[in-house]
Amino acid sequence: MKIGIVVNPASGGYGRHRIWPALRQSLVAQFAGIKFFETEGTGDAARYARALSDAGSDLVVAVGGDGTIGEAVDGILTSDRPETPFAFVPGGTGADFARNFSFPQSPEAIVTALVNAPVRAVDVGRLSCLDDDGRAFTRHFINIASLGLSGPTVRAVNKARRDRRTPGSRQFLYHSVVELLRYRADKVRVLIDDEDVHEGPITVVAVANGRWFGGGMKVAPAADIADGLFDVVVIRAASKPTILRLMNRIYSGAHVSHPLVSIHRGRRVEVLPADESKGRLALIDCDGEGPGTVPATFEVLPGALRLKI
Ligand SMILES: Nc1ncnc2c1ncn2[C@@H]1O[C@H](COP(=O)(O)OP(=O)(O)OP(=O)(O)O)[C@@H](O)[C@H]1O
Repeated sequence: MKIGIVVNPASGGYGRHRIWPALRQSLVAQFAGIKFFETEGTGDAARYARALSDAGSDLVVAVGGDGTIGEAVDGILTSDRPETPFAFVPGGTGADFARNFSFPQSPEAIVTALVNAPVRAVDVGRLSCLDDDGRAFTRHFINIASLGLSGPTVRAVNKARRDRRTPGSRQFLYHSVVELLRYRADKVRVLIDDEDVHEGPITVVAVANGRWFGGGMKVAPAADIADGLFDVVVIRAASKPTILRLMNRIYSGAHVSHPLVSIHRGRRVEVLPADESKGRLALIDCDGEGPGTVPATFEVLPGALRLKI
């Protein structure tokens, strides 16, 4: 079996750094000829995963956070062999996609689970938006792409992670609150399968394949990664104290019944700047990375990824 492992040595999980040497040893013992590739920056996980897939790997495994996992998925799906099976070992700051599954703790158990796991088809999202220089940009995402308050928040979290300022999962909560205090509600028009569902100021619009984002916020509690549909969560704008209280409810999923929240299902989501946005373009979060701004489309690719988990 030809296996390639793509590792982000900088992903946030302190736990992963503790278990990584033992995990690497267990992987080497289990899979003869296994190859490891360490990322050095943005885009490397996609490039390595694409090259491994093109080279005929039987399995590509990402070790890292949501950004690394999402990039690796993008690499496989843009390769000549998008059917290449994919697995991952979570190691990020937020590790939100991993929350959709249960993972064993010990390196040996992780490797045993990897060997025995079935391969199943899961949905993937494809984001098309503008990058920060206004050029067309496309990327696949496996978990959640969103915009509004989450856009500046992921940028702040990623900057803090690069500067190694605040430790671990509290980064998301801290930066969500700081960015909320600065946030001027983005004004957008949201269409789902060509139907207008919202026009006006928002706190967040989340286009969800998985259920969690923001380091443990269960924003789309009923999302299913294999139903062929996005769950689209629209949280309208309100006063900052109201949003702070609502934010607290998102961790448990209790926000769904709040009058500011509406949840929709669909295959294609289009988000445009609203007429009154005055040229301010909402920032996008895509699997915990900040690739650009609206206007954006989000398309679901039903069953596009063969996930071994
Ligand atoms: N060797 C490296 N040094 C610094 N940054 C890196 C390196 N390799 C990849 N990166 C950056 O790491 C980011 C992805 O991090 P990843 O998502 O895996 O971890 P995380 O941010 O800690 O986790 P999560 O997204 O789950 O919160 C990418 O933006 C990429 O540019």
